[in-house]
Amino acid sequence: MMLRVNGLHFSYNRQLLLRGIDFSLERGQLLAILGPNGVGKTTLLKCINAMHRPAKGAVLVEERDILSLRSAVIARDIAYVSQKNETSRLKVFDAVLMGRTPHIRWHMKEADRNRAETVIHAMGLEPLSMRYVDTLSGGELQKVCIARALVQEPSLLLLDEPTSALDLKNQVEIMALIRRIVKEQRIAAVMTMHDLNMALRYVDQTLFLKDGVIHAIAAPDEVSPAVIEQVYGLPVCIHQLEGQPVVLPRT
Ligand SMILES: Nc1ncnc2c1ncn2[C@@H]1O[C@H](COP(=O)(O)OP(=O)(O)OP(=O)(O)O)[C@@H](O)[C@H]1O
Repeated sequence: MMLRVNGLHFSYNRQLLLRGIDFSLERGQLLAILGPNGVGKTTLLKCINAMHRPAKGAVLVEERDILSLRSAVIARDIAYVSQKNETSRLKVFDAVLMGRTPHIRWHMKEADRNRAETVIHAMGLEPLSMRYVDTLSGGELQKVCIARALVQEPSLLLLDEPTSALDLKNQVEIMALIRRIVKEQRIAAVMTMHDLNMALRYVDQTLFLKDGVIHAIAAPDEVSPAVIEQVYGLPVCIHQLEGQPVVLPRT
């Protein structure tokens, strides 16, 4: 198993936020963490990335406790794209190329540059590649941060609301690209999301958090309106449109 979360409890200042979180994820699978604002989605992602230490339980990556891994191994094997994207006085190409840093021993190789060029091309970032990162729009910056994570070629990709700043075309293209990379390179991806329709369309598993626990884990075609209603406290219906589930609020 690529990722296993075992009985994870997490507290901020002794206030229990997450309780008994148990799930696992295989290579080649995408999982969306869903649930209302403030429920603990980002916190769970940070526990998986060893940025937070659970009060109880463990996160295992390929059966090794994440807290026992050297930071160089975590930096190479896990990519984390945060919700708050940091900017810097770097050109886009160099910022994306920095994703290769954990793989470089002495000096950059041609293969590292090629990898950056391939991802920049796949994400349509060429027109921006010589721009400074600190001059980009929110959506452009979000794409650059995702590009850097993909250039890293991690075995576990963690993304905090990866499409929150993207327009509809970019949302569709980036989710399709992430899905393609997960499948082709047999990596695993966990992403927090708010857009249920995007989640149902692109991920393999949905994990709904409510009141500190997992309320449901289901494949997209098994998600019922009742689950969404219970988690978000809003009546919804799910329609099939052109073979895709579409969630609509019933208000
Ligand atoms: N460093 C911290 N110290 C104390 N409380 C925190 C800290 N970080 C987050 N919290 C609180 O923990 C709860 C969960 O936060 P988290 O960011 O994980 O939620 P989320 O589900 O990702 O929310 P959103 O959908 O709004 O992004 C929130 O109530 C938040 O205010």
